[in-house]
Amino acid sequence: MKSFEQLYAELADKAESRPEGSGTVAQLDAGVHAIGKKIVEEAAEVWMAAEYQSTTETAEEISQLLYHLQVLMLAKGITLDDVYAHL
Ligand SMILES: N=c1c2ncn([C@@H]3O[C@H](COP(=O)(O)OP(=O)(O)OP(=O)(O)O)[C@@H](O)[C@H]3O)c2ncn1[C@@H]1O[C@H](COP(=O)(O)O)[C@@H](O)[C@H]1O
Repeated sequence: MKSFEQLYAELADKAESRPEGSGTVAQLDAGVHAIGKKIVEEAAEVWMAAEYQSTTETAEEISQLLYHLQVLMLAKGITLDDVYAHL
């Protein structure tokens, strides 16, 4: 299990080191438009899961949405503190 902060640190490291086979690197290379579409898709899956699927399935969809939001943050150079400042 990993925290939001740990995932961000892992993804930031991958963005820097660009390891072979990383889906995160592929997403970053695809660009903000593609990442944004993924966020919208995952958000819809969260909504549908919340309405029609189990709590566990909904939690899984939420984790995927959080992942794609972090990829967008990295693509835009947005840090965790940049976001936390608004919470
Ligand atoms: N937490 C995630 C994570 N959540 C979601 N995803 C991606 O989001 C996709 C969501 O899947 P869907 O169910 O929507 O299926 P899909 O639409 O068929 O997916 P794709 O066609 O887009 O691959 C997954 O296929 C993954 O590509 C994630 N990819 C990576 N991570 C974590 O990010 C870290 C770095 O991963 P890599 O960069 O791949 O090494 C690792 O710790 C991973 O566990």
